[in-house]
Amino acid sequence: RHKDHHWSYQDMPEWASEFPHCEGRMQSPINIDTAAVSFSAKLEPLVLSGYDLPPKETLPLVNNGHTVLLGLPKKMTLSGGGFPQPYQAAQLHLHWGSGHSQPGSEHTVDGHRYAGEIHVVHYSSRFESLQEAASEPGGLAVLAAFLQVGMETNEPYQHILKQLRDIKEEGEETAVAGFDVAKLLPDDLDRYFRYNGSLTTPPCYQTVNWTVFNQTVRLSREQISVLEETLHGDEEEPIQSNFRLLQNLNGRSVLSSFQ
Ligand SMILES: NS(=O)(=O)c1c(F)c(F)c(SCCc2ccc(C(=O)O)cc2)c(F)c1NC1CCCCCCC1
Ligand SMILES: [Zn+2]
Repeated sequence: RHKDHHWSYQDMPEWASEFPHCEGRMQSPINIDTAAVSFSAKLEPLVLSGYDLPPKETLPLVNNGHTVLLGLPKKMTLSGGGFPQPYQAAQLHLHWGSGHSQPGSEHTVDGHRYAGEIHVVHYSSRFESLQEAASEPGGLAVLAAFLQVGMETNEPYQHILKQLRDIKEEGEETAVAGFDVAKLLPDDLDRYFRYNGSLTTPPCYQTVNWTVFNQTVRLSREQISVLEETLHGDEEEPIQSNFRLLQNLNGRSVLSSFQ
C-alpha cells in the first residue's frame, strides 16, 4: 500500500501546512446540536442495494496505520436519501477510543461522544473512481453510525473483529468472506442527520455529503476492547483514539429526516 504522508492524530494542528483544505470552513467532524437541526421532507429513506454479499466473494481487510479498512465492491449502491444521484460503495472503516474511559466517535450529539463510529464511504456514480470523486464537490457520501457498548455480542461485526489479530501491524492485509454489510448499520435507516462537510483525515477535501444515523449500533464491551487493543500503526504504536477534533459549523445548517 502506498506510504501515505507522515501525518498522525498527534500533529493535527500541522495538517493544514501540508494539506491546505484542512483549514477550510466546511470541515468534519462536528457536534450535532439536536435543538438546532432543521427537519427536511426532502430527506427520504436511504436505499441500499447489493449490500448482501455472497460468502464466495472475498473483501480485503487492511490495517493502513490509521484505521482498519474493508474494501467494498462498487456494485453496492446507495440511493434515495435526497441524494442528487446514486453513489457506489468504496470502503468502510472504523474510529474508536482508548480503554474504558476514552470514547472515540468522530461526531458528537449534544456534546456526547460515543464509544466508536463506522464510516461507509461511497463515491458519486458521476465519476469513474473514488480517487477522482474524492476531490470533487458532491463527490463522496459517507454513512456514519455510532457504536455503543451493549450487553450482547454483535455477530455481524465479528466478520471484521475476529480477523484483526491477523492484521496487527501497519500494512498487513487479510480477506473477509462476503456477508450482509447492511447489518453493520442500524436497523432504522430512515432517521438520520445530514450536512455538508469533509474527509476527517488529510487531505480533508470538502466533498462529503454526511449522513449520521440517529439510531446507534450496539457491540459488546469485549468487541469494543478488541477494536481498541489489537491494531498497531507507526513504530508499533497502538492505533487508538483515531478521531479528529470537532470542527466549527461556520454557519452550516444540519438537517434531519425526522421531527
Ligand atoms: N473519515 S474519512 O472517511 O475521512 C477517513 C479517515 F478518517 C481515515 F483515517 C482514513 S485512513 C487514513 C487515510 C488513508 C491512508 C492510507 C490509505 C491507503 O493506504 O490506501 C488510504 C487512506 C480513511 F481512509 C478515511 N476515508 C478515506 C479518506 C482518504 C482517501 C480519500 C477517499 C477515501 C476516504
Ligand atoms: Zn472515517
